[in-house]
Amino acid sequence: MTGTAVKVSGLTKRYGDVRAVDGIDLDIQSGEVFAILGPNGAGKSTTVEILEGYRDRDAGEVSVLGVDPGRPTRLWRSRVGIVLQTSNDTAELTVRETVRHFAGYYPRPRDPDEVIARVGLTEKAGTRVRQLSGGQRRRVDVALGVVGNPELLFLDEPTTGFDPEARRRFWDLIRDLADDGTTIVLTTHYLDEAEALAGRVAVIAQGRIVAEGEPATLGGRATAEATVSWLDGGERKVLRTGAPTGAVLELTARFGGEVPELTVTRPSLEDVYLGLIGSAPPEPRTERTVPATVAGVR
Ligand SMILES: Nc1ncnc2c1ncn2[C@@H]1O[C@H](COP(=O)(O)OP(=O)(O)OP(=O)(O)O)[C@@H](O)[C@H]1O
Repeated sequence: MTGTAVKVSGLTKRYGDVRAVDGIDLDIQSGEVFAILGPNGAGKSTTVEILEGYRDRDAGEVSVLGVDPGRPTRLWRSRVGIVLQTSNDTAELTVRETVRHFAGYYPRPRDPDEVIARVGLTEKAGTRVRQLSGGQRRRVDVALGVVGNPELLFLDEPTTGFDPEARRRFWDLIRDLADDGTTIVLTTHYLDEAEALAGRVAVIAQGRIVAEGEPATLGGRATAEATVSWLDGGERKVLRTGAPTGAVLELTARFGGEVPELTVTRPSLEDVYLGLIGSAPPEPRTERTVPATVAGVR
């Protein structure tokens, strides 16, 4: 698939005096995995709910799969999959009954049992939803979002409450869906999740986009100063430099080979993110910072 899946310009939403969404522009291509990051209250859910057609807007142009979500059609709804933050309300049905029931709403659903397997709930397929754990219920939510075989899938904090294995399994599912050409828009508080899944991310703070780009290069991350750290006579040394390769070569020559406990790191996505939303990135956990050249600490 090619073309634009989501196009937003000047999107604005107020709740009384609160500008929840304050002039957002977005351009999401078909087949992209796009993550929306931001602190609590930044406006992520409001934005996504407007795109899903579940919340009206005050101003701005919005097109989702070529349709204004403010005037949703039944056919359009069947092309869009949604995993909301809140859990479903079919708690008395079993997992299999629930997924089959929802599959019945769509013209071209996926096989319910396959979907249940993909979210790792085969062993719980005959269990009532109300008897599931919180993380298992969340997996049912994900199953319901994908069972309609959507062209575009919205996931609002999809893995909250997942254990690490379930999260990895979910990531695999999202990658498979993306490989099939599904466009995916997800909000998340987990930066590792955004980094693992998304081709592009937008960081929202106070209703505005403060940065947008690939996770690897967001906020100048790829070209930011590197931190070179090593052990010297039992003491941890740290050097911040824009030329880490030269520093490592110098250290290698000095130690005559292997540099003890050498690490070279650039700012993590979390460091960049915290900087963007206005919190200082955490200082590296080191005992001492040394001047600008390796030679300077000889
Ligand atoms: N129904 C509502 N009525 C009034 N204010 C609201 C309503 N929904 C959201 N808000 C306010 O709008 C702002 C944006 O909220 P929103 O839920 O979009 O943020 P979010 O980025 O999704 O946050 P979180 O990460 O906590 O889910 C917040 O200040 C919130 O208090």
